[in-house]
Parts: sequence; C-alpha cells; structure tokens
Amino acid sequence: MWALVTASPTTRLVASSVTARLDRTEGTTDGPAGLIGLLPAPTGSICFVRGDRGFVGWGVHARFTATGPDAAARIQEWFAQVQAGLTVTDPIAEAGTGPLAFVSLGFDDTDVAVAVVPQVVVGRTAHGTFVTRIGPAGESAPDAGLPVPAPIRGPGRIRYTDDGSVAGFTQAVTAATDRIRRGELDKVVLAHDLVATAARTVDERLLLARLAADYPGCWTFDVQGLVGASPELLIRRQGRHIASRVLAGTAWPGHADAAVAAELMRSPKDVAEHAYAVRSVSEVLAPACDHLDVPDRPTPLELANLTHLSTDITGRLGEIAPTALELAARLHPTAAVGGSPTPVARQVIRELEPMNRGRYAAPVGWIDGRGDGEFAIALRCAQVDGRTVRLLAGCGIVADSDPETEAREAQIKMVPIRHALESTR
Ligand SMILES: C=C(O[C@H]1C=CC=C(C(=O)O)[C@@H]1O)C(=O)O
Repeated sequence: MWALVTASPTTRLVASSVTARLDRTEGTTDGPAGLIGLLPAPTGSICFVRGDRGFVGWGVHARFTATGPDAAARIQEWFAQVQAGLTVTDPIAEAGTGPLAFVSLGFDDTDVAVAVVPQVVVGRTAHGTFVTRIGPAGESAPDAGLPVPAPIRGPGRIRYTDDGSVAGFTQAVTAATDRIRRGELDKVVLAHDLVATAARTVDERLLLARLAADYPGCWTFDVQGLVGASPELLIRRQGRHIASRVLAGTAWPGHADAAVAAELMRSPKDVAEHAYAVRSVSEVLAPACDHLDVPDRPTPLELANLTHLSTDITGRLGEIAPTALELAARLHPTAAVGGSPTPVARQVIRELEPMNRGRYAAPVGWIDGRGDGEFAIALRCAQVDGRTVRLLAGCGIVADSDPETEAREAQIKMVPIRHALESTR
C-alpha cells in the first residue's frame, strides 16, 4: 500500500523533482548542526547525517510500509513506481541527487518496514550542498525559500519505567550462554528496551542535534520517529564501490583510554565475537564482488562512551551490481545484531527476547534512483512517539559472556539517547 500525497485533490499526480545547488544565503548548512538546524518541525523529520555530510528532509511526497521476507524488494519496486510518476530535473546527477527514498527496515519479517520519499531534501556531499524538491510543476522551483523552523521546546521532566526488562535480560543472557555451551549455536545478540516518558512531546530535532554533536563519527538518523546515532555502517554503495564498517566486541570507557582499547584487542572473547560478525558480512558480499578487501585484524573504534572492535571492508561489485537496498537486505541480520549461525540465532532471539525489536538493529538509510545508497544498522536509537521514547540496546553473547557485564554494556549503549533526552530539558 502506498500513497502519493499531493497539495490538493485537484492537483495532477505527475510531480516534478528538481535538484539544484543550494543558495548559501538560505542559511548556513555547515556542519551537522547546520543541516539539522534546517528541519522545520518537532516531528516528521528525516535525517541521515554524519559529520558535515548527509541529508535532511521533510514533508511526505510518498510513503510505503511493508512486512514479510520480501519487504525490501517491494520497497524497491514501489520507489521505481514513485520515480516513474515524476519528471526529474537533476543537472548535478551525483550520488544522492534526484529523488531519494529514506528506508528503515524491520528487524524481523513481522516488524513493519517504512520508506518515505520527502517533499524536500537538503543534501551535503563532497561536491557541495543541494536541495531536491518534489511537488506539482511550478511549486518545486529550486529558488523557493526554505521554511523558517518552528521554535524548539525541551521535553521537560523524563521518567523511566523499569518493567523488569533488565532482570529479564540477564536471565536471557544466562539461558543463551547455556545453549551456546551445549553447542546449539556460537553467538546470539540479545537486546532489551527501556521506556521513557517525557512531560511534553519530544522534539526529534533536539535529540538529533545533541547526538550529532556528541557522536560526530556516527550516522545520526531519523526515519518515522526512529532516532539514533549509529557507529555501524551496514553498506554504502556508490556505483560499483562498496564499503561496510563491521563492529562487535565492546569495552568502556571510550575516548582517550588507550589501555581499554589495547585490552579489548587482546580479549579472546571479544575477538571471537567480532570475527563472527566480519565473516557474516564478507560471506554475503563476496559473491556479488569482483574484489573484496577484508582486513584480517580489527582496529579499535573509540566513541565518547565506549570502544568497539571495528573492521572496515571495501570492495568492487561485479558488473551486475545489486542496489544498495538489495545488499542491505541480503546482509541483514549480520552477526553483529543476529548471531551465528544466523537462522538458529534468529530463532533463539524469538524465544529469549520478550519483545518485538521493531526497526531497531535493522538497516536504516537512503537510496537514490541509480541504485546507490547508504545504510547504517539502527543502533543506539529509540522510537519516539509523542511523549514516549522507547530505547533499545543489545549485546553479542558468546560462551563465556557474563550476564551482569552484558547488562551494564546495554545500559552504556543507551547513554547517547538518555543524555540527549536529559540534557535538553
Ligand atoms: C547490538 C548492539 O551493538 C552491536 C554492535 C556493536 C557492538 C556489539 C557488541 O559488542 O555486543 C553489538 O554486536 C547495540 O548497540 O544495541
């Protein structure tokens, strides 16, 4: 089911999409705060920003939801139909120009995937800043002004509800380690949620601005209220070039603690946990590539709150190059969010996690009409719905994982959203 939203019922359905360089007098877009500062309203923001690059968008030209194992394929088909209904004027013609769809898949086949083609996208790439507008012919002129953002209000007092999810999580980790030691599987990633209630409606822009400032190396995202700052790049495709940043294996604190990073690099538990994730990504990418470069050792990636083991994979797709969305769907769930072997891990997650993940831990990103795009894994995030914010975080469990340590790790992974919520009252 998809909807083409137009300005009025009498407007003809063929819309035009115009991409043009943004006139710098329309407001500064320098830095992540610049792009995020353009978002006009407290809700309905679209964002995929890292450092001073990325996209923000608003307004809904078309939206699509899907469940089931073919959700990504149906989103790809729907996006082709949306583009077929547009007259595209795109003299820049670079990755990310022309109409874009922002996509947030569900973790499981029963979780709802969402795709949105915004009416306005402001993008900033290595080649400059541009705006793409979609609307009835005449209304999508490149020189139309950007809206003045509505004032931002803090969420007020935040109350967290402990419904026993942390206690349930430690029990689930114990059960998982038993099953791993019995040889049922090698690794499983288990997660839990935490519900926060704010005194007032939460302005997504406040969270985005805080997250982007605190975690400049992460992909700060918002698609239909799923807001977060993920350190993990599932896949970037630009023409035939691909890149993926695999993370698994965690210690804390983060920045400026060389001893923590060195110990993490020597930890057999974390190195093993990481290796499953790297293998799960390279096994999926290798058949699609002419060349794939997989470093044989991880390096430490230091964030503000913790340190991860990280492997950057790069490659060149074969001549029949799958789209970014196809690659994301094939890769999901990697062993950084599912486990190993994948089918067993998915089943163990269903049995041990008393919740739906929704779109947490699934691919989130953007696609363009050329098949290019970029997907992070939706981690360090929360589903924002009015005054309610549902935070989710998880940890990779292997045979010698300690339940209390894993519960602490999940809490630390929720810190970015908690800080963003609490520091903006
Ligand atoms: C599942 C999460 O993190 C994954 C990504 C990086 C490190 C992880 C770990 O060390 O457990 C997890 O595999 C999460 O943040 O909710």
